[in-house]
Amino acid sequence: MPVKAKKWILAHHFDGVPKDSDLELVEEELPELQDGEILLEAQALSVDPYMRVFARSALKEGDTIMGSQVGKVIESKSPQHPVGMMLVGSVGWRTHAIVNVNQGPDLLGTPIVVPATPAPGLPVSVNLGVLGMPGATAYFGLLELCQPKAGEVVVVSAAAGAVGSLVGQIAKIKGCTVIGYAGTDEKCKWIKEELGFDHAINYKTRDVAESLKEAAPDGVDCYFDNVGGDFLYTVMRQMNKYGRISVCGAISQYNDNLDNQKSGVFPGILLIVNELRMEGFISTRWLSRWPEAFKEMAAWMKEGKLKYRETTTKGFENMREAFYGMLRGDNTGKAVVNV
Ligand SMILES: NC(=O)C1=CN([C@@H]2O[C@H](COP(=O)(O)OP(=O)(O)OC[C@H]3O[C@@H](n4cnc5c(N)ncnc54)[C@H](OP(=O)(O)O)[C@@H]3O)[C@@H](O)[C@H]2O)C=CC1
Ligand SMILES: CCCCCC(=O)/C=C/[C@H]1[C@H](O)CC(=O)[C@@H]1CCCCCCC(=O)O
Repeated sequence: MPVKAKKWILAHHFDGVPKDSDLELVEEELPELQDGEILLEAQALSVDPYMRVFARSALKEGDTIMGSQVGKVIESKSPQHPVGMMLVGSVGWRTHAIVNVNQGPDLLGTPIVVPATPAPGLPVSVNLGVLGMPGATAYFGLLELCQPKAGEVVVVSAAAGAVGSLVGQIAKIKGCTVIGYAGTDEKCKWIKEELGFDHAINYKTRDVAESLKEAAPDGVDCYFDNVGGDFLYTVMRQMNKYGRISVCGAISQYNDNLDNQKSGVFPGILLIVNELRMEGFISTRWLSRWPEAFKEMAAWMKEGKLKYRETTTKGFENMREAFYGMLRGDNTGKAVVNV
């Protein structure tokens, strides 16, 4: 029986905040499998901030939206990928995908499919969050670039999100004082009371510079930046000598047209005077070491030192709403769509 797949395509390039007419749900009939191919059926799909940015450079109008999912093999012409196997696949916003397992890696050198990390008792969607790309981002982006030491002060923005909530907890495990900024009082309550952050500040109701002076009177040693823009400059002004800034994301700027970014004066003086180190990264830099991060984070979860949360949307037809919701801050922890 031919399989009818549903997929979301980019109908129009985004201009500002994504809107319904930019994304369209279409159906396609999939062909018969050839040798070396598998048919994946989506179980859980990820919506991530990078989709807003890279749609422009990586997709043409009419292309399927990029993205990862946990899929189950439901038909196979590859002996190494039996029916029932769970895989994490970069196959885009699709209910069903035919994958040639010998196909080369994606644009970033990431394999198209890899086996899901076994996580007994946990939903498969953890492969899209704490034991997936956001988990690796938090782990390596913090530990490799900020190199936090016990007793130091670590600040993280978008602190109740997929990456930020893990960054703060890892910094606590390393013995740091952690200050998290998030966009609602409920999110702040979660990261302070359940995740153990030392300070949780609602950046929508408090002035960032003033609240940071109060929470970190002796200055900031590490800043894990998920937000960019003015937020970054504000924290930079309160960094201590030899402070480290891990530039992970710039979500406050993703709805702007990056070709028309206003040029400001780069705050080089702050870097020079305080001898700061500031480095951007893409988490696939450490792709070969991701299993190391997942092993350690799974052990921390078992010991009760690391917690995660997911905000789930039910139904593939609601991918678009889940994506908008994540961009505007509706999610706590990782935003996923369960099929
Ligand atoms: N460099 C890399 O390899 C990677 C980078 N990233 C980056 O990390 C960041 C977090 O990603 P992820 O954890 O997946 O997403 P989140 O789960 O944190 O979701 C995005 C969050 O960003 C916050 N936000 C939205 N708009 C703004 C704004 N204007 N100012 C401040 N906060 C805002 C919202 O929370 P709130 O309610 O707090 O505003 C929202 O919930 C993103 O910038 C992303 O691009 C992610 C993965 C890999
Ligand atoms: C200015 C945008 C910063 C985006 C930061 C971010 O969220 C990065 C996420 C990457 C994650 O670590 C692994 C990925 O697959 C995400 C990036 C995908 C990049 C596609 C590049 C396409 C292109 O070459 O244009």
